[in-house]
Amino acid sequence: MNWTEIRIHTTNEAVEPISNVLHEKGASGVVIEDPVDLKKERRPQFGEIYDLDPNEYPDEGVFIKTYLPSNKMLDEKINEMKNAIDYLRNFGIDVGKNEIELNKLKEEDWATAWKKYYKPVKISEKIIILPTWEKYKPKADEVIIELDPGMAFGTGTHPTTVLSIQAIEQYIKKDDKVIDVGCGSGVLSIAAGLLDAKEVHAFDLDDVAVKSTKTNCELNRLEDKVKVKQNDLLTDIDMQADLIVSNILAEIIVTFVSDAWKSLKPNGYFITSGIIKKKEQMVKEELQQTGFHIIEVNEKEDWVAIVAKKIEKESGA
Ligand SMILES: C[S@@+](CC[C@H](N)C(=O)[O-])C[C@H]1O[C@@H](n2cnc3c(N)ncnc32)[C@H](O)[C@@H]1O
Repeated sequence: MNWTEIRIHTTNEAVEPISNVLHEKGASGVVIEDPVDLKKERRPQFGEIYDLDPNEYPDEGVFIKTYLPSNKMLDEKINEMKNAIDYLRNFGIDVGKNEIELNKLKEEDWATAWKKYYKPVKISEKIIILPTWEKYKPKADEVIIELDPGMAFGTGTHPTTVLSIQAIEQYIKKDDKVIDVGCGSGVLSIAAGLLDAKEVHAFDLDDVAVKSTKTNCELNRLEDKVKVKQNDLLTDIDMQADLIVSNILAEIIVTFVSDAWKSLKPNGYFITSGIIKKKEQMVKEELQQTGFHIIEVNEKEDWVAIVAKKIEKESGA
């Protein structure tokens, strides 16, 4: 089968919402070409050195690429994608030029185009993300997450995911009960499971994400620990967790802060990520109004992750 590469020129802010749109419209994964990657220091011990061609990167903004089969549905799908991306402007998301370029690929070029981007990457003190086709011998204390990034949102290396995993690693305690809202590929649930959570509940609205999380949990031998369910945020979820993590857009986070409060045990942590810098204040205010204490705010590129704690007032105090 031949494939068409769809390249969208957009902004950093729009990477996540557009990735979600592409995913909803049937793309099996996305590649992000951000010029920041050209300047990044690479660490040879993790096999991260690979050839990045500056000609493939925009001078400003970001390219998002995805691949679709070249068949009679293609034009219709591309139109749907373009309209859905334009529609994001109604939510105040700057999608930039939203210019779409097409490039026809043969099957064999497609397979290489896809895999050349994914190498083992160390993303926190302990966690290494390893694409399923790569080999890597972990050192003592290193924890490996195996991921097939072709299957659902995320390769695990997007700044918002990295910030989430770093915060999980810092705040999780052995035998914690964890909830992951918007699990995508399941990478955060897997991180929590491998970092010794007792049980993890992973929710996503998208059934492809639910399937993908299940598959990736099996790949990491965590199917008994991670329970995956299709669910709208925390609607009708009746449980109390030690830690809730959610890597979703700021606009969505603010809609379920009070549900997160209800679903946390006293002294539990709520880790929110997927927040573009200019929306940090909006999320912080909602967290504080609900009663959360902001413990830490971490930044990577244009993104922030907030760690908040449920510290309940002593009764009678
Ligand atoms: C940015 S991705 C994060 C994926 C993964 N947790 C990570 O960190 O790489 C956000 C995920 O939230 C899911 N999502 C969006 N709206 C949702 C909702 N209302 N309820 C549950 N999941 C939702 C999307 O389907 C997507 O998989």
